[in-house]
Amino acid sequence: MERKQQHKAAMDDVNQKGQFVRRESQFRQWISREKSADFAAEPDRYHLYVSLACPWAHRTLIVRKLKGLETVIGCTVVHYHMDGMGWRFVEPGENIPFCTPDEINGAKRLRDIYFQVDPAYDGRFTVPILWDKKKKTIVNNESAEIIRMLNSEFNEYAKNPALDLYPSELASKIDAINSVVYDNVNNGVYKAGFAHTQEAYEEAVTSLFNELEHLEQILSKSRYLCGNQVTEADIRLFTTLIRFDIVYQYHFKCNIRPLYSFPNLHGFTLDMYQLPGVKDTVSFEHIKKHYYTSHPTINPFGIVPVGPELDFSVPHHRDTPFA
Ligand SMILES: N[C@@H](CCC(=O)N[C@@H](CS)C(=O)NCC(=O)O)C(=O)O
Repeated sequence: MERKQQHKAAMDDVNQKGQFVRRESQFRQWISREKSADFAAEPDRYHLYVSLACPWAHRTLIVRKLKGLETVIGCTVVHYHMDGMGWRFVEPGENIPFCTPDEINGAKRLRDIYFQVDPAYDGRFTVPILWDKKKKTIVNNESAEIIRMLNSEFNEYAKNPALDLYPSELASKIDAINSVVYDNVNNGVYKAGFAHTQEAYEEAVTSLFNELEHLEQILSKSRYLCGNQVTEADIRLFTTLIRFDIVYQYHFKCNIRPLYSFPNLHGFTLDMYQLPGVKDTVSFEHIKKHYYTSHPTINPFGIVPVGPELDFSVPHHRDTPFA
C-alpha cells in the first residue's frame, strides 16, 4: 500500500544556520567472504538499487564494474526524476534508458522497499541500497561501506580479484583523503546547493574551492590521489568531479572557477573516465535530467540546460609524466 504523506527530501535537512546537514545512513550490516556469516558473499544473492544520477550510488557502480562483478551482483536503476514522493521505478513499457521495473521486489517506489523491511522507518529513502534476495532485507545503504564490501568480500567470484582499491598499506592515507574530500567536495557541493542562507552558501563554496586547490596540488605530483595506483579515494572524488561543470557549477552555484580550468583535476577526471568500463557507468542524460528537474525550489521550471559541450574522451596525458 502506498503511503501518501509528502516526501521530505534530503535537501530539506537544514539546521538553524541554514546549513545543509546530511543524515547518517541507517542500514549498516556487512557481507563477509566467510561461508558461515549471516550475510555470506554468494553469487546472485545480492542486488544493488541505484540512480545513475547519484554520485554516491555511482561509487558502487564503478567498483562493481572495475572488480568485474556485474554477473555476480544484479542492479536496478531508478527513474532519474525524484518527485514529491522520492525515487520511483519505471512502469513496464516505459522507455527510459537503463531503467527497468523493480523485478526483485515489485516495488513502484524506492520507499516501498524501505517500508517493506521496516514499516516504522523514518530515515531518507536513499540510493544506493544493497539488497539481500535470500533474507529479503536491506544489508546496507551507505555507499562508503558498500564499496568496501564489493572490493574485498567477493573476490572468489570477481573477474578482477587482484584489483585492490583499499590496500592495507594505503589505508590510513585513503581514510585521511576521503575525510576531507567528503566534507568539502562530495558533500560540499550539496552544502553549497542546498544552503538556505547566503553565509551558509559562501562558507560551503569557499571550503569547496580551497579543497579543490589542495587536490590540484596533490594531483600535480602523482597520477592518482594516493600515488600511482587507483584507489577508492579516486573513485569517490571522480563521481563528484564528473558532475561538476555539467551540474554543480550551475545548479548548486559552485562557480568560482569551472573545473576544467584546473589542469590536473580536469586531466584526472578524463583519466578516471577513460579507465576500462568507467564510462559505461556515466549517464549524462540521467545526471542532467535528475538535478535540473528534481529540485523545484532551486530550478522551478525544471529547464535542463543544453550545454556545456565537454568531451571526456580526449587524451588525458597523465600516463607519461607519472610513468
Ligand atoms: N550517505 C549516503 C547518501 C546517499 C544519498 O543521499 N542519495 C541521494 C541521491 S544523490 C538520495 O537518494 N536522496 C533521496 C532523498 O533525498 O530523498 C551514501 O553515501 O550512500
